[in-house]
Amino acid sequence: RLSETLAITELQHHGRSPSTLESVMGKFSKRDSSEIIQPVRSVVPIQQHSGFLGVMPAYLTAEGILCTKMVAFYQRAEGSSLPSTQATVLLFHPEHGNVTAIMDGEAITAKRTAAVSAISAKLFKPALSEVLCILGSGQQARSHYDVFTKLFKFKEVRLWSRRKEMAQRFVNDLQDPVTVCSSVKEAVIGADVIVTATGASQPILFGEWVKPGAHIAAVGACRPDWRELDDVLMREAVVYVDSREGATAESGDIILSGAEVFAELGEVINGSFPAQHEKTTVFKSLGMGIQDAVSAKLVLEKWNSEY
Ligand SMILES: NC(=O)C1=CN([C@@H]2O[C@H](COP(=O)(O)OP(=O)(O)OC[C@H]3O[C@@H](n4cnc5c(N)ncnc54)[C@H](O)[C@@H]3O)[C@@H](O)[C@H]2O)C=CC1
Ligand SMILES: O=C([O-])C1=[NH+]CCC1
Repeated sequence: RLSETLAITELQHHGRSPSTLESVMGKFSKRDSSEIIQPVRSVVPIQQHSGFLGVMPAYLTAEGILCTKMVAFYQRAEGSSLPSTQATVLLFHPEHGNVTAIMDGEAITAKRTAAVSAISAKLFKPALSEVLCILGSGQQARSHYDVFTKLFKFKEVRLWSRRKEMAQRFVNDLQDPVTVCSSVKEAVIGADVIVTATGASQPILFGEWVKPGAHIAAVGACRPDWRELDDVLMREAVVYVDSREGATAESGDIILSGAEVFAELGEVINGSFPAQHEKTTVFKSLGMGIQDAVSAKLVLEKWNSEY
């Protein structure tokens, strides 16, 4: 519950000094192992139950953060009320190795992923971005809606979900108007910013529908044989990732399309690669242990200051 109080502004200082997440992703992209150690996630498939258990350790020396997240992610049958992403975060004392905190990781996962996508949108979205489209209506769709509408001004927000009633339920809880669309095509035509946050394992977003210059923050399809985006989109867009090692090991959209990775988000933050916001851009997010680590540290600091 405490992690739910983690304000997104603590993760994402829009337009001001770099946020904690931006700084740490910039540092990661320098590949200095005396500063950050974060191996690619270890994933154990749980084949008979269509699930995966991922372990995501990270050590940030200057910040004094030693952390691991354990995340279980499942492909749920349509209509299942079970969460598809469940996580626990452990913080350790870097000097002594003892556990200093055990946290629920669901809210951290939802918020840090959306905050990182928002950093990608800040860097890559077209200068005039009026239409936001979100594909999916689960936890990530919700956190992305919250952050994107808080940080950016859109004239129109559209939502598509494979079950229309779930999209309708999502929209019913909101203050501001959101258009529920009946098809992905209807939702994405003319959109400037598109978030894909689904459990799809086959492409649902096709390049022929995407407005030239649009930015896509692609959050789902985190297995080497899963897709959300088709080959046309992957090959025509400038592709950014959170981590090159993670993307080339885990992203079906990248591996199966043969698309070239242009840069990591951290490399753009560091200024070593440009943000090509005038072109169609894809930010392929897989999720990183360092993102959980700095978010968990913020939660712990808040806890220590309040209790
Ligand atoms: N990049 C990252 O850091 C992270 C990625 N994820 C991934 O993001 C995706 C969404 O995660 P959550 O929001 O936690 O899940 P959720 O279960 O809360 O929501 C999933 C949404 O996808 C839809 N969906 C499921 N299968 C589909 C299909 N075959 N075609 C179209 N829509 C489908 C569901 O109806 C629902 O709207 C998952 O793939 C998950 O593994 C989750 C956490 C972090
Ligand atoms: O980073 C993360 O926590 C996850 N990425 C894919 C599923 C969970």
